[in-house]
Amino acid sequence: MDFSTLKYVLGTKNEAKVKAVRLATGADPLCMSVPSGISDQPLSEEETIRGAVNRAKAALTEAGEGYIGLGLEGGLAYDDLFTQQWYLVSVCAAWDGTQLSLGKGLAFPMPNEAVERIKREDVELRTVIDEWSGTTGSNHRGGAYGLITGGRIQRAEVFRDAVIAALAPFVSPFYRETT
Ligand SMILES: O=P(O)(O)OP(=O)(O)OP(=O)(O)OC[C@H]1O[C@@H](n2cnc3c(O)ncnc32)[C@H](O)[C@@H]1O
Repeated sequence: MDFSTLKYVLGTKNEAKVKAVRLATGADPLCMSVPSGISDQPLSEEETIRGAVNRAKAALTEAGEGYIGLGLEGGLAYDDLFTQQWYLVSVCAAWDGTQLSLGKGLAFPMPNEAVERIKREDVELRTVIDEWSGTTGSNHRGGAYGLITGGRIQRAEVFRDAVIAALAPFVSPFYRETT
């Protein structure tokens, strides 16, 4: 897939997300802070996707034509059906003004007790991860993925895969209609 023919505008300045777009496309995106239009801590996959889509659309509106708007959003989702477990999901939305596409990065189990605390005390996941790692700004670096896996999986890498997936319909010939 050739990502180099397109220009990207990313709806955040978060360092892990900027790195993800660089890793996915080889390009430096134009970065702007835009509202996600959802709560600071999304608590369902639907809300997480909505935040990603809102960011992608707002970023494209800010940048104007000629770009693909990218919205990256992290959120928590509960699996009621199989595992009774909370998962961290990392979603990318891509929007060119006509076509909307989604890529969903690795869903990773989060300790249920941490999420219960997030809900009880109205704090965000980054607060808990910063506390556990004894640092600040974990959401700009390896994130929860990095802390729990001892650095084997990084937040930027998870979002990189989500970005590649979301952009595939824009750059891969396999999606072109042949009729
Ligand atoms: O600057 P922006 O783009 O807003 O990025 P963010 O990391 O603050 O915000 P998200 O909307 O992507 O994520 C929602 C919340 O979940 C937190 N979060 C999501 N994934 C995380 C991770 O891997 N590690 C730590 N915190 C995470 C994040 O910091 C927010 O508090």
